[in-house]
Amino acid sequence: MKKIIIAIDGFSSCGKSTMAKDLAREVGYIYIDTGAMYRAVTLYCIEHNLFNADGTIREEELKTQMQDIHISFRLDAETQRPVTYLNGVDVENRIRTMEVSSRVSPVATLGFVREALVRQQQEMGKDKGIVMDGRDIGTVVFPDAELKIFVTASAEIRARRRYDELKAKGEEASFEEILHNVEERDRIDQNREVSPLRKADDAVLLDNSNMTIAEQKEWLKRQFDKAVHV
Ligand SMILES: Nc1ncnc2c1ncn2[C@@H]1O[C@H](COP(=O)(O)OP(=O)(O)O)[C@@H](O)[C@H]1O
Ligand SMILES: Nc1ccn([C@@H]2O[C@H](COP(=O)(O)OP(=O)(O)O)[C@@H](O)[C@H]2O)c(=O)n1
Repeated sequence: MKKIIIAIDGFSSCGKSTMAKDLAREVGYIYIDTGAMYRAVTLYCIEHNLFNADGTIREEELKTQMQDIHISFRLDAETQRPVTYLNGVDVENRIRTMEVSSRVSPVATLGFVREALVRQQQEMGKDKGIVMDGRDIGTVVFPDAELKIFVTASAEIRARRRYDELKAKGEEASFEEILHNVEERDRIDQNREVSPLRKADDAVLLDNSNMTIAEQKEWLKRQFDKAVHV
C-alpha cells in the first residue's frame, strides 16, 4: 500500500496528538509531535536564561544558540510512546508543565526558530509514512500532504481535558489558568506573522467537542483508509 503524509493541525489541547499517536501505531507510521519541538526550544530558553524578566525573549542569544539545540524522539520500550529528548536528555515531562505552556507561543512566533524546526520536520517526513501534528503542518511543512485534518473543540472543553490530564499527573493548576492559557495560545498562534494557525483549504474539519477518544480514532482511521485507497 502506498505511504502517505498525514497532517493534523488545530487548536491547543483538542486531542490532535492523541488521535495522531493512535493512528500511527495502528498503521505502523512514524508519529511526530511538532508542538513538543517548540516546547523543547522553550524549555532550553528557560534553562539557559534566555527570557528577560518581562517575559520577552533574548532573541539574538537564542539565534546564535539554535545550532546547540538538538531535539529527537525515541520510543519508550515499555509504553511504545514517543519520548522527547533535548540534547540527549529525556524532557518529556518537563515540556508539558504550565511554565512551558505559558511561554511557548511567543517562542513559536520567531521566524528563525520556525525555519530551523520546519527544516527538521520536512526531513523527518521525506520518506512519507508519517503522521505529524501541529499548527502549520498542512499549510507550511507539508502543503502537499495526502491527508490533512484540522481539529477544533470549544475552548472550555479543551481546557477541561487539559485540566484533567494535569491533575492526573499531580500538577497543580487551576481550570481558569488553563482556560486562559489555551485561549491566549490560540490568539498568539492565529495572529503571528510567520505561519499563523489556519485551516488549509483542503483540510477536513473535525469538531470533536462531543466525541469520545474512541470515536475520533475510528473517524480518523476512516479518513486514512479513504486517502490511501484513492
Ligand atoms: N475526544 C476526547 N474526549 C476527551 N478527552 C480527550 C479527547 N481527545 C483527547 N482527549 C484528552 O485531552 C487531552 C489533550 O489531548 P492532546 O491529544 O494532548 O491534545 P493536543 O495534541 O491537541 O494538544 C489529553 O489528556 C487527552 O487524553
Ligand atoms: N507546528 C507547530 C506546533 C506547535 N506550535 C506552537 O507550540 C505550542 C505548543 O504546541 P502543542 O501542540 O504542544 O500544544 P498543545 O495543544 O498540545 O497544548 C503551540 O501553542 C504553538 O504556539 C507551533 O507554533 N507550530
